[in-house]
Amino acid sequence: MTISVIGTGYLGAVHAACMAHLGHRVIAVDSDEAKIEALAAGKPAIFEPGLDELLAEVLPTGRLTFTTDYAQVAEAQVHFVCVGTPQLAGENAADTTYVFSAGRSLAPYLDEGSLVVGKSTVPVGTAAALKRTLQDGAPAGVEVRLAWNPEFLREGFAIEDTVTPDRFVYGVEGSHADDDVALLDQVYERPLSTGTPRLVMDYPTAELVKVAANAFLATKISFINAMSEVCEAAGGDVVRLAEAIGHDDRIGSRFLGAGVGFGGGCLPKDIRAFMARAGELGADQALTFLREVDSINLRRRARMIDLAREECGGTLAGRAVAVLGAAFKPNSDDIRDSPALDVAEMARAAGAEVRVHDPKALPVARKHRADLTYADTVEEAVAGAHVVLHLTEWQDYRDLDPARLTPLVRKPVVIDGRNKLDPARWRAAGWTYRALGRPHA
Ligand SMILES: NC(=O)c1ccc[n+]([C@@H]2O[C@H](COP(=O)([O-])OP(=O)(O)OC[C@H]3O[C@@H](n4cnc5c(N)ncnc54)[C@H](O)[C@@H]3O)[C@@H](O)[C@H]2O)c1
Ligand SMILES: O=c1ccn([C@@H]2O[C@H](COP(=O)(O)OP(=O)(O)O[C@H]3O[C@H](CO)[C@@H](O)[C@H](O)[C@H]3O)[C@@H](O)[C@H]2O)c(=O)[nH]1
Repeated sequence: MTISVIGTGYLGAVHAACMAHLGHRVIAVDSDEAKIEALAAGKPAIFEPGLDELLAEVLPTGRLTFTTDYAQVAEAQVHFVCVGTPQLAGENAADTTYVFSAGRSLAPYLDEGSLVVGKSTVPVGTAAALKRTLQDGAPAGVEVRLAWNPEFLREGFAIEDTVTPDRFVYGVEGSHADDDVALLDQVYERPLSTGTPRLVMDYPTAELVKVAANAFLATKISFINAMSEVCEAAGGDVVRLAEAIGHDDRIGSRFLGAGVGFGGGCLPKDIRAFMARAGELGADQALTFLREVDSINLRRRARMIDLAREECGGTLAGRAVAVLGAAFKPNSDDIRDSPALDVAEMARAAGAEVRVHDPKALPVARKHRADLTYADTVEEAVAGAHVVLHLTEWQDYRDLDPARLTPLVRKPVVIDGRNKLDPARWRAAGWTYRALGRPHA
């Protein structure tokens, strides 16, 4: 089948490459010329494990092409909308303007057989509004068909999650609903053949499934971080607590990683947009708990600074602080709402000289956060440091030999903001090891 993918960021670039890998002919469109040129050359501007290799596999087949010219999507039957829905500046709500501008650009190229499929994460009600926009711009006589098929991929595992997702969700409505389901089934024939669950529902439910899933994940992380605060007050150990409650199948051990909390281009902005939309719908009371989820999350970042200050004799002014991590999570170079960079910024604002290292995110951080100072190696970052903050749990940092770093720092103090370093190992090498939610030995 010939499909188009509109928007080639963290979601769209992977979706386009994976659809070509599944055997489809894919026309990928983005308004950002530099992004399109880089992808067409097989050199994506983002780091996502396996993406370079996947592009190297599919580009030579000719099944995947990149363009900024919407006219080229005319030959596609299914059009996936994957454009961004960032948080509006100064507000909680999502900015959906990219979704509607993509819709207006796409509409003239639709015909009777085509299906538009929304994948972006949107406030409930957007699908119905987008359908009206598409209908307004479609050629005369064409009845627009739209399905909502939210995406659940995790960065760092984006290819695996696209090709073998936990489930498919199809939101369909209107007289063509059955045909739309059948068409999506054809697109996803291979993953469906392995028994992947596929759930069919109306537009609002499909839109809500996505934000509900992210709200649940964010709540689970903030729950364990709330326990972390109580452990700090009571002298408990949140890592042992999480391990113990996680053995209960009803709770489960995943997403109980206590630390500096969630960031990225999804969970923070999605819970805020969900609250804003619920408010517009008169259901704001239902989601007031998400305000707490957000606050608990942000408090953990401030707590890192408190611990750093404690270890630096009560002030960060003039202290050298090494920050290990810039990406919001390991195996990604995404720095959107990164807890690591937020903490780095707070330390700098408190007067510290901060040097940030990351195995993969330095190019993007240097470009978008030029206000911070970066180090190309861990050694350079920690040289002369009064305190080392571990903020993104890259395997490289877990594998560090602390004894090798000891002679480089001014004071061997590490604060583990992810609870992923081995305390015994660091302490054995003469380091003071502190962590969020764990007793200070
Ligand atoms: N990143 C993820 O892991 C992930 C996972 C699931 C869902 N989502 C959702 O998917 C959407 C995209 O997220 P992302 O992380 O890929 O964002 P992104 O910012 O990386 O990419 C968005 C892309 O859309 C392009 N774009 C904007 N307007 C356009 C237009 N009118 N025509 C063509 N291209 C246009 C931008 O140039 C950009 O390349 C968001 O709604 C997000 O919440 C993201
Ligand atoms: O136990 C945990 C697990 C995660 N995190 C943090 O939470 C954030 C988000 O992590 P993760 O959910 O793995 O990354 P994303 O790639 O942002 O994926 C989320 O957001 C996507 C965009 O909506 C969804 O598609 C995914 O299903 C959803 O997991 C990161 O900062 C992690 O460090 C924790 O602090 N503790």
